[in-house]
Amino acid sequence: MKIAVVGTGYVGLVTGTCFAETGNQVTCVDIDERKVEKLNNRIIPIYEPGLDVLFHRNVEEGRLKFTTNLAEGIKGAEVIFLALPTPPGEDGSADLKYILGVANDLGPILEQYAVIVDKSTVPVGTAEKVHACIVKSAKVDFDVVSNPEFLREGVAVEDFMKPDRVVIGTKSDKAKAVMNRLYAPLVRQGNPVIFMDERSAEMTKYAANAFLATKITFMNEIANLCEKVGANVDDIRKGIGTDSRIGKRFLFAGIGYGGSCFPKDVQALAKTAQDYDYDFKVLQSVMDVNNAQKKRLLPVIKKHFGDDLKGKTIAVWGLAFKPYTDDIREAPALDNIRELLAEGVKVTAYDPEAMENVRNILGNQITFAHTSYAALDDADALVIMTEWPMFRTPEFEKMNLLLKSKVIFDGRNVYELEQMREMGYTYYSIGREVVNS
Ligand SMILES: NC(=O)c1ccc[n+]([C@@H]2O[C@H](COP(=O)([O-])OP(=O)(O)OC[C@H]3O[C@@H](n4cnc5c(N)ncnc54)[C@H](O)[C@@H]3O)[C@@H](O)[C@H]2O)c1
Ligand SMILES: O=c1ccn([C@@H]2O[C@H](COP(=O)(O)OP(=O)(O)O[C@H]3O[C@H](CO)[C@@H](O)[C@H](O)[C@H]3O)[C@@H](O)[C@H]2O)c(=O)[nH]1
Repeated sequence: MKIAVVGTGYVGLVTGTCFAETGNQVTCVDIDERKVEKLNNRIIPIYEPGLDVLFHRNVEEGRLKFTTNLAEGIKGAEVIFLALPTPPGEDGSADLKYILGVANDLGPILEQYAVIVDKSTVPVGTAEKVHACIVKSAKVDFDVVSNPEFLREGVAVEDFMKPDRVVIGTKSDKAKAVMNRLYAPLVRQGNPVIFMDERSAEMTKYAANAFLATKITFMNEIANLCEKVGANVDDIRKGIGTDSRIGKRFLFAGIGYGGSCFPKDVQALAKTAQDYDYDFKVLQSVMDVNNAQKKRLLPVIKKHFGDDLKGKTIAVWGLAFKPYTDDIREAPALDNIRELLAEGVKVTAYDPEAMENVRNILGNQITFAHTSYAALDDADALVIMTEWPMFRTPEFEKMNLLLKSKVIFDGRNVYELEQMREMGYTYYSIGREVVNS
């Protein structure tokens, strides 16, 4: 099948590459000329494990192409995915200018029946708006379908190729048949495709993200309470996660959720509720708690060192919003580093993938270390912001020699308390007792 993907960001690139891998002829369209030039030179602009092999194979075998020209990109495509940004507008609602802008452009250039697919995360009613934009100038028949994407960064290829489910919102039998054909290779592997109407599909995406953000936030509150009552949140997690009604995943307490999706999608769903005059109380609490959670470390650091942190050096391990990505959108590390800098702290940071992206934002306000150990040199303490596997099993003897004092503030609970106690570290984590305080 010939398909087009408009928007070659995270989702667009993974969607295009994976559908090329399942045998389709894919053209990805992006307005960013530098990005398209890079892609045409076989440079992948994001770090995503496993994407490179598929990308190179499909480019080499001619199934995956890139262009800045929308009309050229969609020529002959049976399916046109819109994988465009939906950033928060000033009032918190998802800004549809990219989606509706492209929808307006599509009408006059459609030459044959096509299924236009909203892959982006868009509020209820967007499929109708996209339809209205295209129908104004379209000379041919078309359908607009909602097919939200549930992939996680860091495991995006696996999530796409073996999804827990594929949600497709359409009332058109013709569109349903096309989408069934496109997803057939994934369905054959036993993954369910769930059909529903457009509005329900749009809502499903927000419900999933808001539910997961709520699950994490609930555990963060349990963790905060654990610290007060003298309980261990890791034990609570194991104790409740084994209940199959609760499930083991997304129960890890930490320094707050970040990324390009949860913060903006929870906010957008809250705005939708407000627009429909519904007071969605849980969502407001989730946002409030998460904002407070991101700010939890500074008071702990001040309690340890005293209010005046001027002149202290703090090493930060982990900048990405989670491991296996170079994405720093809404990363708790950035908020915490800015707070430390405002206190006059010297920050030396290390992340295996995200340093270049942070350098583009913070420039020389912080020092970027070449290795995780170099970041520790003469530091008064170590702060852990992202649970990259390499931080879980470091050479502690080496760390002991480099750190000025054996103090760790761990926003991701990567070490066992006993291990820290034995090694003589003063260890602060989330929802667990303080060791050697
Ligand atoms: N990142 C994720 O993990 C993820 C997962 C599921 C869903 N989503 C949703 O998917 C959508 C896209 O997210 P993303 O992270 O891929 O965004 P992104 O910002 O990484 O990429 C968007 C791309 O669209 C391009 N673009 C903007 N205007 C364009 C136009 N007029 N024509 C062609 N290209 C244009 C940009 O240049 C950019 O390359 C969002 O709605 C997001 O919420 C994201
Ligand atoms: O137990 C947990 C799990 C996650 N997180 C944090 O939650 C955030 C989001 O993590 P994750 O969901 O793994 O990353 P994303 O790539 O943002 O994926 C989410 O957002 C995507 C965009 O909408 C959806 O497609 C995915 O299904 C959804 O999981 C990160 O800051 C994590 O550190 C926790 O604090 N504790």
